[in-house]
Amino acid sequence: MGDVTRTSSVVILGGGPGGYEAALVAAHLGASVTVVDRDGIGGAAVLTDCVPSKTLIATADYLGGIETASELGVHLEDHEGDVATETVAELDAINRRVLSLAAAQSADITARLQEVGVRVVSGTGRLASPSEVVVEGTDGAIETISADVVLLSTGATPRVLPSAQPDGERILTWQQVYELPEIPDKLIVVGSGVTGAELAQAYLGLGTDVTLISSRDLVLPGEDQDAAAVIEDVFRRRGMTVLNRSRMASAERRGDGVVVTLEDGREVEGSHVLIAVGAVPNTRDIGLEEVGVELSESGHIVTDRVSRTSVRGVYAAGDCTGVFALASVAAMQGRTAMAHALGDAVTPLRLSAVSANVFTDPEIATVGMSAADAADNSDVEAVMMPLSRNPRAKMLGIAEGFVKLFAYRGTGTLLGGVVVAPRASELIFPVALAVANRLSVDQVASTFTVYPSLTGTIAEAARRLHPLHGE
Ligand SMILES: Cc1cc2nc3c(=O)[nH]c(=O)nc-3n(C[C@H](O)[C@H](O)[C@H](O)COP(=O)(O)OP(=O)(O)OC[C@H]3O[C@@H](n4cnc5c(N)ncnc54)[C@H](O)[C@@H]3O)c2cc1C
Ligand SMILES: NC(=O)c1ccc[n+]([C@@H]2O[C@H](COP(=O)([O-])OP(=O)(O)OC[C@H]3O[C@@H](n4cnc5c(N)ncnc54)[C@H](O)[C@@H]3O)[C@@H](O)[C@H]2O)c1
Repeated sequence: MGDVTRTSSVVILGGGPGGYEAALVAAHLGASVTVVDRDGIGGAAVLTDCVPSKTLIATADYLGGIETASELGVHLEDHEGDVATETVAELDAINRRVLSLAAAQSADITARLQEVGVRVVSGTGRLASPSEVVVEGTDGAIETISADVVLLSTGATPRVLPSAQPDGERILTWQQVYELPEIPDKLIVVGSGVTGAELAQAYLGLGTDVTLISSRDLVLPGEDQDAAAVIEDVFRRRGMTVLNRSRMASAERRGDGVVVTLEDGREVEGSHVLIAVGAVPNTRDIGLEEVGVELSESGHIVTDRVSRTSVRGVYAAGDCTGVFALASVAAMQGRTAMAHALGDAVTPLRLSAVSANVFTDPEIATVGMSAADAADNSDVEAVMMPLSRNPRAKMLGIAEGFVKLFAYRGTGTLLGGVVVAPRASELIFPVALAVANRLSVDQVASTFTVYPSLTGTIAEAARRLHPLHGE
C-alpha cells in the first residue's frame, strides 16, 4: 500500500498473538496504532489457552519426574526414613500460579505495547466500514476509531454443543478448568484432538482418574499416526481409560457428578467433564458480512498469503482465519499483514515450514511435510529411528520416542520431520532450520552434534537418507 509513512493509522481488533505482534511491527514502522481487546492483551493464547495449559502441563511433568526418579535409583523419603511413594498436587495453589503467570504475561505485553506508543483500548469492537471500528468500552462509552488499515485478529472460542452446555462447575470448557478448587476425582475428557489429549494427560499426571472419549481409532487424529500410537500407548500404560470410536451425544449433571451419553447409548459417569471438541472463529456479529469481508463456510475469514481479506485495507490474522490454529502462525500472519500494509519488505506466509508441538509426555514435534503427504509422493523417502538406541536417551531413562525425517530421493533436500521425545519442542528446531533453508540430508548429517545428545539421532536419521547414485 505504498511507502512506509509516519502518518498511517492502524486499528487492530483483538490483542492475541496475531494482534499484539502486528501492533509491535506497525509501531516500529512508524504507524499510529490502536489495539482494541475485550478480554485482555495476550488474548486467549495468554489468558486461557496456550499459556495456562502449558504451565499446568509443566507442573504435571515435574510431578511425573519425581514419580519416575526411582527408575534412576533415587527416591524421596519421609522423616522416618520410609520411602515416600505419593506426590500430592494442590490444585488450588497450582491454578493460582497458572493464572498469575498468565496475568503477568498479559501485563508484560501491555507494557511493551505502551512503551512503543501503541494505544490500548479495553472494549468490544466491530467493523463499521473498511476504515472504521466502533468500540463499546468496558465503561460503556462508544468510540469510533478511523484507520488507514484494519487488522482483524479476534481469535476463536470453544465449540459448545446444545446437548452439552458448560456450567463452569462440572461441565467445563478448557477455559474454565483453572477455577477448579480441587483435583477432580474422575474426569471425563471429550475430544482427543490436541487440546483434549494434552489436558487429559496433565490431569492424569496430577492424580485424576481420567477417561478420554476419542471419536477415532487412535487419539490425536490430526497428528503423525506413529506418534499418536506412542502417545495412546503411554496414556493406557499410565492408567488412562481411552474409549476409541466413541462420540459424545450429550453431557449432563446427575447427582453429585456428570454423565456423558455416547452416540451408541453407553453412559460414562464421572465427577467432571471437560469438553474439547474444537473451536469456532469469533467472526459473527462484528460487521464483517455488512462490510463485505468474505467468510468461508466454517465462518473463518478468507485471507491470502500476505493476510489480505477480500476488502481493501482490511487484513486478518490468527485463529479467525482458520489457517493453522497456532500462536506462532497467528503472530507471523499479523507481522506479514503490517509489513504488507505499511509498504515494508514482505515475505508471503510459507506453510511448508511451520513447526508445531503437542505437549504430551513424550511431546510430538513436527515440521514441514507430514508422513501422510510423504507416503503419497514416490519421490520422497522416509526414515524412522527409535530413540531407545540413543546413548543419551538411555542415560535419561527415555524408553519411547523416535525421530522421523522426510527428504527428496534424488537431491536429498530435507522436507519435514517428526520428533517424539521429552522436550521435542526444543529438538525440532534444527530440523526446522534445515527444512526452512532447504538444506540437504548430507548437510544435516555432516553437522557436528554433541556426544551424547538426543540430536545425535537426528543426524543419524539424516545419514540414513544419504542419496545413493543410480536411485
Ligand atoms: C488449550 C489450547 C492450548 C494451546 N496451546 C498452544 C501452544 O502450545 N502453542 C501454540 O502455538 N498454539 C497453541 N494454541 C493455539 C493458540 O492459542 C491460538 O492459535 C492463538 O491463541 C491464536 O491467536 P489469535 O491472536 O488469533 O487469537 P486469540 O489469542 O484468541 O486472541 C483474540 C483476542 O481477541 C479478542 N476479541 C475477540 N473479539 C473481539 C471483539 N469483537 N472486540 C475486541 N476484542 C475481541 C478476544 O477477547 C481475545 O483476547 C492452543 C489453543 C488451545 C485451545
Ligand atoms: N500444542 C499446541 O500447539 C496446541 C494445543 C491445543 C490446541 N492447539 C490448536 O488448536 C486447534 C484445535 O485443537 P482442539 O483439540 O481444540 O480441536 P480439534 O478440532 O483439533 O479436535 C477436536 C476433536 O474432538 C472430536 N470430537 C468432535 N465432536 C466430538 C464428540 N461429540 N465426541 C467425541 N469427540 C468429538 C473431533 O473428532 C476432534 O478429534 C488445533 O488444530 C491446534 O492447532 C494447539
